Amino acid sequence: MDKPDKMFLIYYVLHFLASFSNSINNFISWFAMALTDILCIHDLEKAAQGMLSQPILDYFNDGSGDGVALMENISAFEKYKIRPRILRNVSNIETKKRALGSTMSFPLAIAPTAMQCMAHEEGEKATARAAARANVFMGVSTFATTTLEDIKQSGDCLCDNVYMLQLYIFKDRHTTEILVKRAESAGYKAILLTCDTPRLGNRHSMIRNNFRLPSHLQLPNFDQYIGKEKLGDVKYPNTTDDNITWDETLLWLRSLTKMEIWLKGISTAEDVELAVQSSANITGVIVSNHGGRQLDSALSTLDSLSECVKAAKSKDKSFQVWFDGGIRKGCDIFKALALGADGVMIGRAVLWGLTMGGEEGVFKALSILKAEFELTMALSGCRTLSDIKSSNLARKAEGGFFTRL
Ligand SMILES: Cc1cc2nc3c(=O)[nH]c(=O)nc-3n(C[C@H](O)[C@H](O)[C@H](O)COP(=O)(O)O)c2cc1C
Ligand SMILES: CC(C)CC(=O)C(=O)O
Repeated sequence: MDKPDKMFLIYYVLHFLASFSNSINNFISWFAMALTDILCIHDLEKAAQGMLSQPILDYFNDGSGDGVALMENISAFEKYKIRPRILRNVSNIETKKRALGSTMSFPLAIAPTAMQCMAHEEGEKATARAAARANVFMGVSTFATTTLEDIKQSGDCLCDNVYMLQLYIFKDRHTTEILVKRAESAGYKAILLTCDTPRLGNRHSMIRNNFRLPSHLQLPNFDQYIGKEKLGDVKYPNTTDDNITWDETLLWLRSLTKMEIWLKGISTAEDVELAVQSSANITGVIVSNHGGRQLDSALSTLDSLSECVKAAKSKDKSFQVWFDGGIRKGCDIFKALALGADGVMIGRAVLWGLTMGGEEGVFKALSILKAEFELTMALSGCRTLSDIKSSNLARKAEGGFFTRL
């Protein structure tokens, strides 16, 4: 058994002991995180593998179809290498970033992921506390296993932070309307309207495993409105609307709220142009293919990014272009910013941290990524975020050579 395997064995034993007593659970999580050698997101991923039942693990990790979009989201980062600049005084790296009227500690936010209580009993509440501690904005899924009010309150116990409600639009529009209004009165700052999921992608493992939300968990943001019997098995297509459009739906959504609306799941310049021009006052997009869980064989999100940035910024420099898909390292964040993203979001990295150690595990994931990002900036000669430019990158060209952008 090599050293990391031994560490993970110790962790599993501690976690097993913790399961007997909720009161010492948090302490043991903290202790175990300190004891085990978790140095990077891959360590967290590896550690999380042994801790979940196969259907839940597959639900978190898998993509749709053959998993090509999922794999290429990750491998696309290796098509770019960094061109470091030297002798530039990097003694005082500045990573803070403003968006939605607030400041975050670095240009990274938590992507909305459904049903986090399957990863850890504290679920979304633990994620919210870690996000608040790290001063990282949090996206909350419509399909959260905790109410959107309780999630925010859990983070607010520590400090103010920014929360964004990810929205799926239900066939019963009244249910959606209530959700949006609840988010606004709870103090959420934005709606992230997911646009890449008119139907659920073809997720083989969910079908093979007959995936169901465990019976002790709920989807409390909306089950009181549409009936729990329809939700226990997460029959996504039965409840959500596949007839959402640029004109009707966006204008309807705009009429409900003053919160900022960002569109999540965009990957072409054409759609970004429509978003910028929309009279629903859309202020941002998240270039995303849903972590490779929807259209398999879609372009990797890194390959979509440049055309989306160009389309947005040529019309409106302040229009926000965020990015998600495949971020596992600080240098991935650096590359996405160098290609013009205003910021990035992470999905699975948070779920692995949550599985491994609840709040401490998520905080660890965020801390690892921030430290790696800062180090990448320093070693690339970029003191501020605006120093990160496309000229810091070279792209793999034909013949395997790298040419500067
Ligand atoms: C388990 C899981 C659940 C997700 N649930 C949602 C969701 O409810 N709404 C949504 O818009 N995106 C959802 N996503 C997609 C993420 O918001 C994000 O786009 C994706 O995870 C980014 O890729 P990454 O996991 O490689 O970081 C989910 C992703 C995962 C892995
Ligand atoms: C319940 C699902 C629709 C949540 C989701 O977006 C996902 O699993 O990717």
